[in-house]
Amino acid sequence: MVDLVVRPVAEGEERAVFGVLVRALRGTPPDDERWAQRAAAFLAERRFAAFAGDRPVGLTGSMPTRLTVPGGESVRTAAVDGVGVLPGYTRRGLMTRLLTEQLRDCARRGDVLAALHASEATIYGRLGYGIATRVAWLRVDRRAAAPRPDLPRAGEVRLLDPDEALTLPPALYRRAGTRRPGRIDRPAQWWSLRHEARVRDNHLVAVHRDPAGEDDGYVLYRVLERRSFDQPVLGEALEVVDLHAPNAVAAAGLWRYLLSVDLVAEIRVPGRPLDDPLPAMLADPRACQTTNVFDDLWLRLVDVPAALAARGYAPGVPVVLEVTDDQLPASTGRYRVGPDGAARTTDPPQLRLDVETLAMLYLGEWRVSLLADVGRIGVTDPAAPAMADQLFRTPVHPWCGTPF
Ligand SMILES: CC(=O)SCCNC(=O)CCNC(=O)[C@H](O)C(C)(C)COP(=O)(O)OP(=O)(O)OC[C@H]1O[C@@H](n2cnc3c(N)ncnc32)[C@H](O)[C@@H]1OP(=O)(O)O
Repeated sequence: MVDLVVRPVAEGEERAVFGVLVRALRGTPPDDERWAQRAAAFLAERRFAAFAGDRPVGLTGSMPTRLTVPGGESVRTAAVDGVGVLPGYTRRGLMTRLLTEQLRDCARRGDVLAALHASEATIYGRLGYGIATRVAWLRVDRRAAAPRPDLPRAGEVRLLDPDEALTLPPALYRRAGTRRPGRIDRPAQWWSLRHEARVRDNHLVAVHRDPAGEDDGYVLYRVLERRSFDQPVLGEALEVVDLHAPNAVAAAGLWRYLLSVDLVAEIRVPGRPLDDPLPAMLADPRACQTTNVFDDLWLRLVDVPAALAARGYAPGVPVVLEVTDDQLPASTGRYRVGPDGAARTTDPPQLRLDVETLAMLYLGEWRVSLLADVGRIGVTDPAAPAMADQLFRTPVHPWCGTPF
């Protein structure tokens, strides 16, 4: 049997390894025209592939970005995408080898975190990734949903023409700010690959302008035809694909606009933060149903001391965590975490956890005491879970809001 080798992707191999990814995701490798559109955003750098002889059979990659952590700092993060192993080569440890190699590479490059969106929830925990954010999928009965009379009203919303729809949102996304932990910077290649494709595919963009005349929030959406011969009065569905607003007034303006779109019976809103304000904006909150809650961003602390030191902590009593990391053992150790920051210590541990569980706590999504109750955290000081709950809590739910 031919040896399976894992190594960095070399220049000139991009198209062949892209074909592996497409095949692993049940697609068809690109023809010349489609590859010409994709090539500029699919670079060899930061990609690792598995080869059977000279044939690529597995792949992983990442793009460099920064992710906002509690307290408002942002840290170097590898946004991992494009993980796939060809049918016929799966369950032989190739993904494990690829992702381990990738993690070591991230550590060498100085990435503090790695992050990904998982196709299945059973794959990445063993590599130290933990569910760091969850999202809600909302469905609005548009005809039953009216804004409350006290919902703020200031400024105006306008629909953009296609040229503006391409050019305005990147700056508005940046301006929407870093209030939420989990937000990432969107590189230029993200906008060219994702946003431009959507605008060219009949997605619309509406922008909120504040009373001083400054554009602030935007929404990108599309309208889906649902009517048929059998159900001619069903009404269309409007899908909210990307909505970012820097404040409640801009968000209220965008929602007033969406609720006013005629001929629409249902508004589908996938992937919102768990504390999305929409239900609280409505006179009848039941007009907005949460249809699903999913894991969203999976986080991997690549450099545990740097990650713990980068985030802020709420006022409280410091605790000592003992963290274990099987893939990157340099991170294994004890850390004293408190309102003044985090640093290594030799003090006895009060809580013991692995790096996957630490990732679940890191952005504030899960409570320490809950994860201790279900056996994911070892407790040597019974007072410590409540103390750590206090330190790790965040004023808002974390949310990424960017598919990659
Ligand atoms: C970030 C992203 O890109 S998400 C997209 C991920 N890609 C896909 O879903 C495409 C389709 N799937 C695939 O390409 C492959 O099945 C992969 C990449 C998910 C897994 O690749 P493999 O090389 O088979 O993984 P590997 O052999 O290293 O498996 C390691 C362990 O994870 C388990 N595992 C791997 N994939 C899965 C899965 N989908 N469901 C459950 N367990 C899984 C294996 O059973 C194995 O467990 P074991 O060590 O106890 O035997």
